[in-house]
Amino acid sequence: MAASTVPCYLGFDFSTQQLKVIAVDENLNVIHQNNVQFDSELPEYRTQGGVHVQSDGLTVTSPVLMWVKALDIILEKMKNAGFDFSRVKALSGSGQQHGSVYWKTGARHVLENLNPERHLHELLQWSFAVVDSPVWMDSSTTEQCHNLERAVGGAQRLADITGSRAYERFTGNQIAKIWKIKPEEYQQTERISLVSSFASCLFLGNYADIDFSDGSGMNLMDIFSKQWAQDCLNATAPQLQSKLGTPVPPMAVLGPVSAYFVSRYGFPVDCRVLAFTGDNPGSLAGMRLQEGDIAVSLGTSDTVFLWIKDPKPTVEGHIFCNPVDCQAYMALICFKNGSLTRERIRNECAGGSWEVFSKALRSVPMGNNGNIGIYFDVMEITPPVAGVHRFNEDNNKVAGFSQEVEIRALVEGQFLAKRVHAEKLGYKIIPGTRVLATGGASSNIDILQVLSDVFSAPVYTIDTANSACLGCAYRAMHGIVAKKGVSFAEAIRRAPEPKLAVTPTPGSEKIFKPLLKRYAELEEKVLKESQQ
Ligand SMILES: O=C(CO)[C@@H](O)[C@H](O)CF
Repeated sequence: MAASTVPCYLGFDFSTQQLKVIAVDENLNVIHQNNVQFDSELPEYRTQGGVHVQSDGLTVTSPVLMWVKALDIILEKMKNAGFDFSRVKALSGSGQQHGSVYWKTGARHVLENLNPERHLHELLQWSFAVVDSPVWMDSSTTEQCHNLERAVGGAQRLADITGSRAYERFTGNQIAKIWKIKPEEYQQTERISLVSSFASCLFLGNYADIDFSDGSGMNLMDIFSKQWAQDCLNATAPQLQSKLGTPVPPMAVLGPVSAYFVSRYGFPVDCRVLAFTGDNPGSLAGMRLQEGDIAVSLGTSDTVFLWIKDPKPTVEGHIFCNPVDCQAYMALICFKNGSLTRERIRNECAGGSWEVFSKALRSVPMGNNGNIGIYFDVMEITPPVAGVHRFNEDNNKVAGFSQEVEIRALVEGQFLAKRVHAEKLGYKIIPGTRVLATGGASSNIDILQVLSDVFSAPVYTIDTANSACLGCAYRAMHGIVAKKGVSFAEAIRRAPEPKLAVTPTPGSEKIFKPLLKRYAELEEKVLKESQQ
């Protein structure tokens, strides 16, 4: 059955805490949204925030079958809501970056012969050599990082090749650890996917290749040649290239959707599956980021990213291939202490209520009377330090703040960090800079006001906080015409523009200029103390 006359496009996001989906019509209007929360709807996997933190406090994994079962559930939810799958002309998606999936030898045959009478999670229950997938929150591979950097000639050399120095969460270092501690499982693995390409395997009914953009988050791919860097593969694990497949452009049409989805849900036989990508690259697409904008994504992780043409990789932050233009790149900085830290402070200082949190935020003046807080509940990525550190206006450490001051110190501290590290990497915040905000916290106008004040720039948002899903639905639509040379911007020209949400409070620049300097000095002091 071909796609019905009123086509639509699907974008999925396999993120840390949930699986989300958005459908858009030909005019790029959102016609359906749905989600599956891992902790509450799949309690049998006993995750917290979608993950398991192992007893060493450093190893963090997620059960791969939980992601598979979440797909079964979200498609059932869509079917029960009356969604007409016969309209789906193309689909794409994203996944939390850096996570890895280990398909057991023989799994390809299972994928190619899925019985539409049964659930995916039953059919694939024996298809994974490693059942607990390493995810981006893991920080247990420092030894592997040192080995890789030594093998290729140092941190900057590795960054010059792959866009980043070695990071614990990056997939190559995770694979190196699997090879070391689970050699038999590694040998039983015939294909290694990222979370993004694993999801596209499910829809394709075969192994799907890793895209250039998410592949940039592995410390294994040369971001200029867009091919695996042989020195990095050699330093990671044996026979690795045969397990990875070949990187593909993010707008590549991988093939038609698997017969399983045609029979079970009524997808059209000619529904195209586009390459999936990372969640942050998906968000870049969903926010229609342009050169000169700065994006701030407030999710489980917080990230700051922007579109760049001439990348200069450094040992802080990351350069990824651009998800919508193969000639361009995206620069990104990741902050691990994002929404889970905001939720902790909301629970402790605002009785678990965002309304009370916002009221408290508004009750304390901009600049928090000089009080500064650094809240690294878990080992932070930018910079690599842990712990909660509070300072009064005289830069003296204090043991605690009032609840209202604590709330403002958290929000201002998180945004001071973002601007300090962004400008350190050369991001320019000049008149005309737009800050585009997305992610769960971007629906809180009081949090956005602080973002605007700290950055002294207007903040724009899009209608949905699920920019990665939206971006991948847009990418699905673009993928159908990309071969004809139509650019992404042209393909989605009818999409709604980001809307102005807040502008800086008068006098904010005067308040935050000295605070930015103080924050940088205090964070540096905390980092140095942690290294003694
Ligand atoms: O590690 C990250 C980016 O480098 C995180 O933002 C993950 O993509 C979150 F899923």
